[in-house]
Amino acid sequence: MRPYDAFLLISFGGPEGEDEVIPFLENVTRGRNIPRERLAEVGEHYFLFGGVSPINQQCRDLLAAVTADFETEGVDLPVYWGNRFWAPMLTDTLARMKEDGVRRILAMPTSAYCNWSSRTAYHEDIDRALAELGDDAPEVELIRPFYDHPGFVDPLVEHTRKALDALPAEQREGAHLLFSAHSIPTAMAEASGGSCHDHGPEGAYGAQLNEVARLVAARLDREYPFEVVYQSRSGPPSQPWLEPDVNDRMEELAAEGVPAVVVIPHGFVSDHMEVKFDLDVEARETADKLGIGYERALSPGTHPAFVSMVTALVREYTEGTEPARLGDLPRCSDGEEKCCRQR
Ligand SMILES: CC1=C(CCC(=O)O)c2cc3nc(cc4[nH]c(cc5[nH]c(cc1n2)c(C)c5CCC(=O)O)c(CCC(=O)O)c4C)C(CCC(=O)O)=C3C
Ligand SMILES: [Fe+2]
Repeated sequence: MRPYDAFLLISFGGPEGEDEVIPFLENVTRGRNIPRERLAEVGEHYFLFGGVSPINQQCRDLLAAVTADFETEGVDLPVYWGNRFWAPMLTDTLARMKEDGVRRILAMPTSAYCNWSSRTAYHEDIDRALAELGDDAPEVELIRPFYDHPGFVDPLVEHTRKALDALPAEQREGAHLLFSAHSIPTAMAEASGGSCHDHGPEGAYGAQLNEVARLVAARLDREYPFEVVYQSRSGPPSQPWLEPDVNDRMEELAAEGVPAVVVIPHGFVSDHMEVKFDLDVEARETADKLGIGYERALSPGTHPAFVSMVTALVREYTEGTEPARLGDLPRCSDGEEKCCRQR
């Protein structure tokens, strides 16, 4: 337990106008193995929405809610925000924090799970930015993965119930729940969570996604068939990524006579572009083509329980409060923060 003098939200970033789309995508894909066609295709997703990703506004909304909750709960920390790939850039925010005299930063990523993209990449970007600030750079601690926090799980339960209620009764009866997360290369999945214990074939990421799906499904009014699916695959076709794809799985389920699906984007914390396009446009189109019912549950967003979770996570670090955790995945012996740092 150590004193902190600021809270920092770290997110992905997204364009907020048509002229920002390509430069944003260039930032994201710098040095990555992503085919040009995939990039052009993803650019179109953004142009369909006027070049505006919802993610920055969602961060502003979350920060406003967190600031208010800190105030109510007596957490006396100024709140900052920096993105990995678009303004406000993490490097600029950290420079400003240093100028403001901030010494110890408690940072939260907008990712709940352990994998390179959701944890290690954040650590690497933080380290790179701090190196630029020289010897008297502030210190940054990254808040733990929070997939198992009730403040993450409970909003998903509530939003899944609402989505089920929105289906016609006769479709709801036979509905399947598809818990959807961002696909990653299988090699990245296998390495996720480090090697402090055996996480199973899809690493800590796969195990955590399965666990959250189980926790949410168990809290509904009755049992529904449920499974984890993946979305937003990129990379060359020759490289294996986590499967099944949400659209492929819907096709199989429709062929088996399943009348409807509820898709729950449990791999994400807000309804950003990967949700708005890949689920609300693409997967819905698949459902329409297949003639099956389709509802999409909201992600946690600014649900009051999720906002309270942020304050509770801060207290784990500032006051040593006992972490609230659901489920029974084994805990990493030297702290998930450290294990999840490994590639
Ligand atoms: C696990 C994961 C999350 C969830 C957790 C987290 O948040 O970390 C996530 C979130 C997001 N991903 C996002 C956007 C993109 N991700 C891409 C590419 C990739 N994502 C990957 C993984 C993840 N991504 C991976 C393995 C790649 C391949 C390249 C690489 O190995 O690094 C590309 C390049 C084009 C493409 O290939 O799709 C884009 C544009 C946005 C912003 C959305 C908006 O603008 O609203 C968000 C929140
Ligand atoms: Fe991504």
